[in-house]
Amino acid sequence: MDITASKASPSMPWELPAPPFRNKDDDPLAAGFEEALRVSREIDEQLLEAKKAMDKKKKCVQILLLGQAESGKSSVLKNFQLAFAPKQFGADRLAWKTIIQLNVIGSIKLILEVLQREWEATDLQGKSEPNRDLRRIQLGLSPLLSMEQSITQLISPGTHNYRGVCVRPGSNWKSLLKARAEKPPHDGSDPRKKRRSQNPLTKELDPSSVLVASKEDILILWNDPNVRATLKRQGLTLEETPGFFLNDIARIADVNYQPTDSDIMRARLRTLGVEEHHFVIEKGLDVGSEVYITDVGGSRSQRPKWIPYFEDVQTILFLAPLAFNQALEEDPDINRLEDSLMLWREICRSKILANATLILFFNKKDVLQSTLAAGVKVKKYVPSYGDQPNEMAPQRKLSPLPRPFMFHETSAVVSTKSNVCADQKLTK
Ligand SMILES: Nc1nc2c(ncn2[C@@H]2O[C@H](COP(=O)(O)OP(=O)(O)OP(=O)(O)O)[C@@H](O)[C@H]2O)c(=O)[nH]1
Ligand SMILES: [Mg+2]
Repeated sequence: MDITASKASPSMPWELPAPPFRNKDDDPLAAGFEEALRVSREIDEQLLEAKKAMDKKKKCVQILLLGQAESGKSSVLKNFQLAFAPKQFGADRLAWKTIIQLNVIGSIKLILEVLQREWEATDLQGKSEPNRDLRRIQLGLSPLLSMEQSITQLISPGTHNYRGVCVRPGSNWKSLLKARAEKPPHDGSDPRKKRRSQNPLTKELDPSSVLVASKEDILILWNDPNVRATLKRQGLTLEETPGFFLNDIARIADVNYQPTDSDIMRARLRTLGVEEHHFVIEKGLDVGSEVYITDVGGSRSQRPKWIPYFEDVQTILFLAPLAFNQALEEDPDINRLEDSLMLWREICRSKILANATLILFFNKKDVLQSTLAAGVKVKKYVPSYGDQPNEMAPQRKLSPLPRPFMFHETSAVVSTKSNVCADQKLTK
C-alpha cells in the first residue's frame, strides 16, 4: 500500500483547496452560509439588547417579595401599584372585577359542597328531608359553578388541583379578561378587532348577568340560619377565607358594579411560579423611575422555584402574616407563624442572599388585633412561644454579613397610616 501517495492527495474537506467564489443565487451552499451569518448577527444583537436591559435594570430599584402563601405578597404589589402607578392600577380594574366575581362563586361553591356532604350524611342516616328551598337554590346556582370552571380553565389552564383562582407567570390573564369586555367588530375589516373577537373569553363567559339574576338566591343561601349552623358544625369560618365577599353580595351582584380599590386589595388570586412586574412611577418624588418587583408563589411546593431569582437580588421584602392561630393550607399540621419563622431564618442565613437588604413586614396586623381582641392566646397555638423574650433576632444572629434591616407592621388590605406604601422616597 502506497502511504505517501495517500498522504499527498488530500481527502479531508479542510485539506481541499478553497472553492472558487460562489454566487448565492445559484449555489445553495453560499446561500446557507449567508443565512447562518444573518442568524449569528441577529443572536449577537439580541444578546447585546439583553445585556443593555440587564444593565439598565441593575440601576433600577429591584425588590423580591418572599413569604408563605396568603402572607400578602401580591397584595403588597397591588398596594405599591395603587400608590405609585395609579393609572396602571386603574386600567386593570375590569380584570379584577372578574377575579372578585370568581371569588364570590368560590365561596358559594364551598357552601354548596358543605351542604351536599351534610345532605348525603343525612340521607344515609335516613333522617328528615333536606330543605327543598336550598335544593332549588343549589340547582339554580349550578350555571355559575360551571362558568367559574370554564373561566379558570381559560386564564389558568391545568390548575384544577388548586382551590380558587390561580395565575401562572406569563398567563396574560389581565389582557384576556379585559379584551373580553371590548366590543365585537361591526364589519370584520379591522384585523386587530378580528383578533379580539377570537378571544376565547367571550361575553357568554361573563358571570355579571348570571350573578345579578342569582342575587336573591345567594342572599337567601348566605343568610340562612341552617346554612350558617352547618358551616359552623363543619368548622368552616368562611369570613376568614381569602377572597371572601359574600357580605358585599348586594353591591357586587349589581348591574353597575365597579370594584373599589379596597375590593381589589381583598381579591384573592393565588400566584404560581415567579413573575416579574415592571412599573414606571407616575407620581411623587421618584416620578419616571422604574421599579422591578418579583412576586412568587408562597406555598411549600412553589418555594424551590424561588432559588434562580436569588442571585444579585438587592432587596428582599419578606411578608410574615400575624395569623398565629392558623395552619398552612397545604399542610394543616403546620402553624403559619412557625412556618414563617422557619422560612425567615432560612432567608437570613442564606449565603447567596448575604448582600441583600432585608425588609420584614409583619402583615395582617388587623387580623392579629381582632384575634387578640377575641381572647385567643398565642401560647395555645405556638407552644414554642412559651416564655421566651419577644425579640426579632434571627436576622442579626444568622446573617453571614452585617446588613441593613427594617421592619414594619402592616395591613395590606386596610388603609391606615402604617400601611405598606407610605409615600417615601424609593432609594436604591
Ligand atoms: N385581613 C387582611 N387580609 C389580607 C392582608 N394582606 C393580604 N390579605 C388577604 O389575604 C389573601 C392572600 O393575599 P395574597 O396577597 O394573595 O397572598 P400571597 O402571599 O400573594 O399568596 P400566594 O400567591 O399564594 O403566595 C388575599 O385575599 C388578601 O386580600 C392584611 O393585611 N389583612
Ligand atoms: Mg400571590
